[in-house]
Amino acid sequence: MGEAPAFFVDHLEDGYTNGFGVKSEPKNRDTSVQIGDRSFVIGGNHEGNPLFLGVQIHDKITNKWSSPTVLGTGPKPCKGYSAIVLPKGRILVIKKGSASDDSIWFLEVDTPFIREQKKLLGREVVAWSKGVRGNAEKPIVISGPSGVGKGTLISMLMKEFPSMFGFSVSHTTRAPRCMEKNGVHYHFTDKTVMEKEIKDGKFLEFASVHGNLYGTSIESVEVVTDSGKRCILDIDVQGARSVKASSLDAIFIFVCPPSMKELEDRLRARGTETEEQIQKRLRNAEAEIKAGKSSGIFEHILYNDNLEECYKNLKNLLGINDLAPVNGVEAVEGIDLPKEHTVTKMDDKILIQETGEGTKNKMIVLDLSSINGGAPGRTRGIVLDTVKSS
Ligand SMILES: Nc1ncnc2c1ncn2[C@@H]1O[C@H](COP(=O)(O)OP(=O)(O)OP(=O)(O)O)[C@@H](O)[C@H]1O
Ligand SMILES: Nc1nc2c(ncn2[C@@H]2O[C@H](COP(=O)(O)O)[C@@H](O)[C@H]2O)c(=O)[nH]1
Repeated sequence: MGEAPAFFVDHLEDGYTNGFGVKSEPKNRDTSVQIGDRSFVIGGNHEGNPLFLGVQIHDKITNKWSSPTVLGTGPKPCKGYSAIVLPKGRILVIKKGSASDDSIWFLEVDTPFIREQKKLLGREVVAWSKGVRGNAEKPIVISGPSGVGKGTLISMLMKEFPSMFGFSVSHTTRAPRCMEKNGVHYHFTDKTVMEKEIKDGKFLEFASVHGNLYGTSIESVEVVTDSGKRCILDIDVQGARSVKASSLDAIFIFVCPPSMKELEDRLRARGTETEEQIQKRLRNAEAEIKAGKSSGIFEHILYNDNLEECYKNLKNLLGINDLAPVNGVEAVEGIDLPKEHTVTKMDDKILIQETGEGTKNKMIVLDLSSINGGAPGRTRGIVLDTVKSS
């Protein structure tokens, strides 16, 4: 059943007092959305940075303002926004007068991911996720013990389908191997720098693996998704568990070796670790394989005995074969969002009606019934259509 037109948008005409009791200048471009006892004010910029849109929270009960940690890359500040409350702790933010590939954004304020991050960071957190039109495929998480062949399988996939898949480049504190390039294989980083970035909420997941810190930054996943490619994450089981708890909505694959002996042979033949490191990786492998098979994280388990066969099985479970199209994202017609508009929510549909003199009163329907994914990363499955007047 449709709902009555609901305008949750409240443009702040009169200014507001911030947490320090200072009355701000009226900001016509700021937009406020109320959820329960809290108002989320979207506008201005983030910590004085003109490139990042600001978010502030006002708690009615305590009458206090706070500046949350903002995760993910949000929309760039623009002339104005419409905002509407969605179920499950999300706010839909529509950029006025913008092109469709940059117009639909979601601010998560109370999703499972946000609750988890709040616990982790010990403060208020919100997260941005950009709306992506069309049926972009889920990201892929690949885990398995060191030396099982994850990297080899991923390289084969990226070589065969270069425009379909993109690799999420992780951060690590381990030293680069001789052929590894910074920014390509890993972002090689310093422990203190990485720990600070983790504290600042820049990481989707992180874990201590074989004595070093590894992590997937939110930006690494966004970069791949924004290039229109399906994102592949090569991470350990602890990282996979964290991603499973996030809103990323990925496919989880665990790769097993045919035997521990074969795993050891492969690690030795690769020749990238010292004997001590090999022993450590092998010790960890037993626990990883046990967790991979029994944790309920992974929907698919692949055995990498014969490489070609395993690769074929990987392609089968991803639903691709040699005849598959080379790009995973459908091309969609561009639709510009009108500068002046009203927003009305009708169940899963948002009606965006152009207003103002001398306009064509264009009506756009934003259908959210098939959305999936979310912050960090992208909210996929957006359908945006112009209603043709007869
Ligand atoms: N099916 C296979 N049969 C024999 N050797 C293989 C097979 N798959 C991969 N290898 C070899 O095993 C070694 C380890 O593979 P790879 O580096 O891809 O493992 P990995 O799982 O990515 O390891 P890590 O987690 O340490 O990054 C490589 O030298 C690779 O060529
Ligand atoms: N939790 C995460 N684990 C990661 C990440 N990037 C890589 N890894 C895992 O670490 C081991 C060792 O990798 P190596 O390159 O040193 O051989 C391997 O199992 C990877 O899957 C990450 O971002 N997060």
